[in-house]
Amino acid sequence: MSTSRRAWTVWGVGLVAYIVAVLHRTSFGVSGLAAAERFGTTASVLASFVVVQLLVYAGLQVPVGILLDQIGPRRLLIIGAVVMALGQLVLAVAASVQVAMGGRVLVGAGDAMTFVSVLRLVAAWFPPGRVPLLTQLTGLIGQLGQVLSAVPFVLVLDMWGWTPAFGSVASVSVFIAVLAIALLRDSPDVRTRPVQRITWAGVGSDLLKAWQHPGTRLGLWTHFSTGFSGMVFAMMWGFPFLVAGQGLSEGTAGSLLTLMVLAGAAAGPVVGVLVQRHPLRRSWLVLGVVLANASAWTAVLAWPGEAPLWLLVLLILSLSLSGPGSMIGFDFARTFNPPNRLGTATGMVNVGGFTAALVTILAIGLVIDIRTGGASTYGLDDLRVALCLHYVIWLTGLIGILRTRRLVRRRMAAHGVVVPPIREVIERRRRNRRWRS
Ligand SMILES: NCCCC[C@H](N)C(=O)NCC(=O)O
Repeated sequence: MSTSRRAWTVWGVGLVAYIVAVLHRTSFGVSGLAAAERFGTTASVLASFVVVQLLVYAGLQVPVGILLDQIGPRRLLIIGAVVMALGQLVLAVAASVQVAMGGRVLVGAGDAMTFVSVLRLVAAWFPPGRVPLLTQLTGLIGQLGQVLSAVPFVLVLDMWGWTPAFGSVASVSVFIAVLAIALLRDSPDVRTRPVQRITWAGVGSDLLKAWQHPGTRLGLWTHFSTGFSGMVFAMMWGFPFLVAGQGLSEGTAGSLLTLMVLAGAAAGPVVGVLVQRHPLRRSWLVLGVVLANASAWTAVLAWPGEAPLWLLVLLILSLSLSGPGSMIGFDFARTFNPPNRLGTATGMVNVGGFTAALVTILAIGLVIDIRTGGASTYGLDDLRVALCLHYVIWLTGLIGILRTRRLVRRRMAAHGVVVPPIREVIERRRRNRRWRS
């Protein structure tokens, strides 16, 4: 097989593995009613499953990134698929909340290994110019996993019940592991990777070097500032905000969440091409996404009473930029780190958005609880106050972005690459245009 055909095969397998990881990730959320019935528990206990899973995912990003640099993406992806299969099997037979939680911990752990491995495969198999677009495509096509859990998985759950449903998704992961064993290679150059001895000193030095490079931290703050708002909305508070806060029907709220996924799918390739064409202006794209998110939320939160539908649609469209914007963080990690440290750096970046989302999800719940005294119903005013927590995260992220961008530019200047101020570029372009006409 030619290298380029092989590269597409490798990407295809990686992509399917990521789609399946997203299917595992979201499969518990769509089985809320069945879970409540099976374990005889409340909605808040079930919600804590999402939090624990996110915690495991985010907490494992750095260790998993280090492991990726040591054992390579193929092995890590296979381990991830097996761990997720085990987790879903545990869940399939679990009869208590504790055992089920153990299953979700395993799913979170396996999930944590997948995306970083796929990004590493893309960076190893494709020329650098193609990587930004392929990274965006990976991120957005992967979200198909959510559709798989919402439609075929729910169908199996309704028709055959809990154990067959979770048992069958476990078997999908076994199939992914077999596919990866058969078709994946770490890179086109190295057919079989020499076994590397993992030393603590080596791991520590990689960790330090990746962290010390301001480009990695710029990636982390990028993921942190752009990624969290979309995740908070899609994973937890979007639906309650639209239904309990804005008085929309569940159907309309569901359509708006679907619009968010579709608009994100359209925006991803555009962001990818812009990053590919203007690598020196990536941070402006990031700031643009943060500005779009913050202005849309400000307009909705400041609107007296329920916001009109057109404004909510604008909010959804701006939030659809969140996922594509956060992928720029991985591009910073890739371009400012050598291949042998890329896993560690990618893991660090990926901690950003997931941690910010986790903290915001929990803090919003806490503020609502305080305002309502723990009652199960809440209204627009409670949500409005709680959602203002977004500003704390944006402010923290913006400080991080501007600080690390200054450090990155200083380093680049020391290597002879000077990024001219954007005002200067616009002025130069205007002068050139005037001169030509
Ligand atoms: N619904 C979560 C979307 C997150 C996309 C994001 N850019 C990202 O970091 N993905 C990593 C992953 O494992 O999904």
